[in-house]
Amino acid sequence: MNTHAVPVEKYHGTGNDFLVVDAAAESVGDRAAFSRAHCDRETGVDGRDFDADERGARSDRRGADGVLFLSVAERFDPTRVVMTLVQPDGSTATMCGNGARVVARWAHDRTGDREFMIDTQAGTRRATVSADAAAATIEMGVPTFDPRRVPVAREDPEAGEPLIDEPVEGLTVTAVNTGVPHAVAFIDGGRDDPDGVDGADLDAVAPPVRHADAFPEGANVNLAAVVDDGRGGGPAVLDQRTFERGVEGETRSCGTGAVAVVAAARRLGLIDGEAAVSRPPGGELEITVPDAGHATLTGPVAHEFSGTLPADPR
Ligand SMILES: N[C@@H](CCC[C@H](N)C(=O)O)C(=O)O
Repeated sequence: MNTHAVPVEKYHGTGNDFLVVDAAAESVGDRAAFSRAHCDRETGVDGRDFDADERGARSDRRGADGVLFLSVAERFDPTRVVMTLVQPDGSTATMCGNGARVVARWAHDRTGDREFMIDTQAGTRRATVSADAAAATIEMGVPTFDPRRVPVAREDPEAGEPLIDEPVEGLTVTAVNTGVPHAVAFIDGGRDDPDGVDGADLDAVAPPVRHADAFPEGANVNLAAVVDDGRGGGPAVLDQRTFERGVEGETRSCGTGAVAVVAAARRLGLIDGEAAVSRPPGGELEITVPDAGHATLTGPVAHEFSGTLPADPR
């Protein structure tokens, strides 16, 4: 058995929490097993075993929403970071919006730089860290409703048509890819409404959509409500909850999901303007989805603790 101990750091972005491993310095033979063991919410890494430092506040939650394996290449300007997210079920995600924001903060803590290029499997994305390092912004690419790229399985006569506001396994959803596939369902009532987003039984309604035949690669499932449509002048405000593929449960925040909700709301004409605020359970995110060009995602990022974990957790 490999008894090697791996240095890790824990960060979160609006409650979407990740262990970070410096992949250039550390080797973890079985990344899927490492992630499955240490991210487990019942038996995984326990923040109370580690001390927080001056950079942030320790969380008492066990486990994590994934492990970010990162390699920094400082010879580039801006510094590049290669990011691989291994999820609690052992799968690898092509993109993670909150994860990429955490990557920017982690790279800032190591280099002092405030601008980075992050190589993800969905493409290279520019990220910036605020002057006080408490927030990070990531360019998120261009959301697509193209059924070949979500992907969505369609049969004639809908073949080739985007899936917009259609019934799938009990929810009325819009399918969009923001680096990973998302199904977005709008319902009435925000988080202050017991019959709204917070009152919904996400763990019951999301899995049939997440595994629906319409989504051959699966989908993250978002329930969202328009709280302010932005027609009064300020940015639109949307409450949302996300059931994530790979976590196979609800997370406190999902960055690609927040962009997906805003892109879908714009496509359906539910909100005005390209800027919106998303309010997942873990905090607030600022999103822009312009008519052309990259969407952006901005929000808080925080360090939780540093420590070591067994490379082979068996
Ligand atoms: N939490 C992430 C999304 C991670 C990927 C997702 N679970 C998938 O497998 O598609 C985010 O902040 O975007």
